[in-house]
Amino acid sequence: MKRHYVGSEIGQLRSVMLHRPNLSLQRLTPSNCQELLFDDVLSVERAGKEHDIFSQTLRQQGVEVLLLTDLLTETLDNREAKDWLFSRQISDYRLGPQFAEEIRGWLADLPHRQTARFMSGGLTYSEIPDTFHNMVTDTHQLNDFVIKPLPNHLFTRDTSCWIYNGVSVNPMAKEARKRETNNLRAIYRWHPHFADNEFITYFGDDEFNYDHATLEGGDVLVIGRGAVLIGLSERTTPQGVEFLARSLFKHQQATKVIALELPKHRSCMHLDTVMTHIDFDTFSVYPEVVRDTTQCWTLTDDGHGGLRRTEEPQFVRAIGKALGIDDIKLITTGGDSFEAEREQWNDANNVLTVRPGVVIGYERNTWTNEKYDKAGITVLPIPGDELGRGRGGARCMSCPLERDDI
Ligand SMILES: NC(=O)NCCC[C@H](N)C(=O)O
Repeated sequence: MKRHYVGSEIGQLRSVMLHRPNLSLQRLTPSNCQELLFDDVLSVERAGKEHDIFSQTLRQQGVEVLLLTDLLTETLDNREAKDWLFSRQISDYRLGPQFAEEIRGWLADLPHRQTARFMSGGLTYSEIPDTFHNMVTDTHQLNDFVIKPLPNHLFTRDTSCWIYNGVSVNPMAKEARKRETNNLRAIYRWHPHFADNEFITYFGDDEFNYDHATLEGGDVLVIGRGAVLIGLSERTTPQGVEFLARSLFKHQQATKVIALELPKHRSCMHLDTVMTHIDFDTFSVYPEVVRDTTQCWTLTDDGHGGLRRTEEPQFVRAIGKALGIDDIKLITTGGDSFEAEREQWNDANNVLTVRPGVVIGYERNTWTNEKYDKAGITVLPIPGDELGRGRGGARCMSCPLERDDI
């Protein structure tokens, strides 16, 4: 069995990366939560317990669960990795050369677990030694952040995504999430779990300003059989998709990328908030957004390093063609239009398939879960009253590292 390979959306899931949030959620307040892309503040303890149930549910299904803080802690054991990461996350240009050097030196001597917690949970001026004095410290309050927290690490799906034999480490669209990518780049480059294996890095691992070429994993569905379905959303641009598609074709990992146009709204910020693949021939969709008339293109290799683009009259037909299935079934969000809108907002469509026809989803979405049940899809329910306030469900909160083909 290959160590890191994601062959589909629905084949047996074998290994995932999750992030159990703690410190970063403690930093969320009513005055900063919107900027940090959360709709509310959370009960940290309850969110942690809900997350533990999610991990437990996965383990009970035979899925290996790796936690981002553990991986980051172990990555920091490598001196080169630590220097590289510090120079990106705590740069001279962010804090000024003197203060940045002092902070890097101080963090370097802390136990690595503590440093890893600060790298995702953020660091305030009240938490650094009061012997640091300079113009930067003089002009900040104790509760200001030296390192801003990254509470959206909770949504490991987005920052990096494994597609067949490789990974894209994604240039994120929103300022609040851009620094997440560096943590993942360090893990994939230096953590022995990854560094000792061979895999392709498709996109995002260079020191470029990716500018408008942004891409987030919530938009990327590895539907299998050499095809990848990607949403052009609030976060993922056609420019980002072009780069990823070229790289997939160059490395002969995919033969087709199907791109779907989405509205640019927070409620459907990624494709997986409105559409997921749950069984061989079955997708869950929110029909207010994913409709018959949704614009859709198939991209293929033009044979010269570029892309051939074919407009598709109907996205369902394009997917069916890619998978070799005549009759694709769509299960729509449950209830009347009020209930469906409320359940989509609470991630009823954002379920994580653990094997064909078996998904993990929030128990609160009773209307949609009933429809899954009637269609023969088994829902393994998890609580999400707190976690859901970050606007993401089980699919968003998981980054598959190993999954079977279909
Ligand atoms: N794939 C997803 O839809 N992820 C959810 C991300 C939620 C996070 N608060 C964000 O706005 O980026």
